[in-house]
Amino acid sequence: VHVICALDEHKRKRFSGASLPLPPGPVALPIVGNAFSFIGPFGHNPHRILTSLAKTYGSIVSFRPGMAGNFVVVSSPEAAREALINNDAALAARFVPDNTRALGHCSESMFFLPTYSHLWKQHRITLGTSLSSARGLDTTRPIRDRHACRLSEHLRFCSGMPIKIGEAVQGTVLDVMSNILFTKDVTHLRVKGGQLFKDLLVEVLEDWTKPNVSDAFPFFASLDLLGSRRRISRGLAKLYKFFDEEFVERRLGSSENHHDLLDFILSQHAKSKLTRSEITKFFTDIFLAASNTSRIIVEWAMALLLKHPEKMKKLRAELAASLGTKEFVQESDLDKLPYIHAVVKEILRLQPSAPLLPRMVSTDGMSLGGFSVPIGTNILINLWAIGTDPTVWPQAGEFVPERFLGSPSLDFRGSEDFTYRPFGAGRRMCPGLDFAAQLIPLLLASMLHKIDWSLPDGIVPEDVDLRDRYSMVLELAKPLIAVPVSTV
Ligand code: HEM
Repeated sequence: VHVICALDEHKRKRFSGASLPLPPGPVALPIVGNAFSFIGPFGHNPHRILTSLAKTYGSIVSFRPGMAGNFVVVSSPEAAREALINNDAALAARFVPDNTRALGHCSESMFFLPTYSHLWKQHRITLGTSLSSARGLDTTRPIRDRHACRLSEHLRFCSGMPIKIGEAVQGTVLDVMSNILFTKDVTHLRVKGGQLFKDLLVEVLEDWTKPNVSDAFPFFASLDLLGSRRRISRGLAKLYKFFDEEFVERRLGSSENHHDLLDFILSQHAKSKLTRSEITKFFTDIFLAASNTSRIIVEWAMALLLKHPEKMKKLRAELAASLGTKEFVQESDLDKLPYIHAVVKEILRLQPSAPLLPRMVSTDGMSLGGFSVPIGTNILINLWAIGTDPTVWPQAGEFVPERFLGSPSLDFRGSEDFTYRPFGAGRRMCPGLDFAAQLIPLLLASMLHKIDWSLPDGIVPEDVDLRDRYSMVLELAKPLIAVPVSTV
């Protein structure tokens, strides 16, 4: 075994083809590489496994999970800065998980298209202008306000009943997005065959984010051993059809102007800049990206506030003092609510929705921290390791929103020194950042203004389950259930 490992190491060094050494890392076994480290009970926590590797080997570590090529994981602010800023252009691509190849989704998806692709640039411009620009945010503000108010009303109506926090938030976010895109609520709509749109979306997402053995051993891909590619293809086909028939087809047959994102997209289609297949994949990406991340952040915030009733009390006191007798929170109130922003920022530090930023080296000759990182290497920026590093953050593992009150200039965009970058950086930085920075504090405030919360079935704050589960995003291992109590 030692001889084979030595040969393997020799081959890796030759593969680097550069005078600089490859980053250090655990010895990889022939064929399986380091795959065993990622299966079994720890398989759901790659962010933790990679953080412990960094403690042993340093902030730039290489490993090989199977036969899908080398991965380099970056776990310090300095190295993350070097990767995402100095080497932004070299990291134009992303690793493409096998599940996202279903129906060729990845080849037209803005998550996976390389940044030099024309379609990627066009989608970024569309999102930048319609969603995240000052004008886009102004135009869409009434939609966010209206749905946040509806969420409050719904929770007050459910007073005394245990509810799944994630479901309530996800439904609201889907309706916010669908009103921006199509001027319509989608949560109550059924796809052909009777399934609700939101259930179908959750189903596709769940399968999509499951680990697939073909990612580590690509030669299994054609066999689709777990059947996930077939299931995802079926779900995606329904989603594409829903978007195409329910919205694109209908709007093409109407002369009405709605001034929404669909009108804008169809104007691009009329100029032959976008095909219908590209349009439906774009909608799929937007719904998946927006609903999942926003749901997770609000769910984490509620779990941590229920675990720390004194912080919940502080937050509700801020709302009461700033809003007084006003019945519902509006986005225009957010400037008066520094503590709610601090809570959201703290969640994004402690439990970043995307804890491992995936990139792939797409040019020759790249180096990182004095190590060679050859073309084709997958890079993971471990935001979770940086956010919970005790040498970077005092009381790193604790929920202390107050730390952000003292530095109001530290916004969601993150810090120059890369100790805090929850939305990524460089040209692939999240295009939904400014939008999410408005929506998430608004939703959280709407859940807490004139609503008290308790835990069901005699659960005490100490027992709130904060275990996490990685599935491309970092969510609570168990969905949070809590009881709203209206104080109106
Ligand atoms: C709390 C909310 C959100 C968080 C924490 C978040 C975080 C992120 C992160 C970390 C990335 C990867 C950036 C990188 O590689 O440097 C990303 C990418 C992306 N996000 Fe978000 N996001 C959020 C909300 C949204 C929303 C509301 C939208 C949509 C409208 C959105 C759309 C996207 C898209 C399309 C990408 C891929 C960008 C690309 O590869 O070019 N995100 N997001």
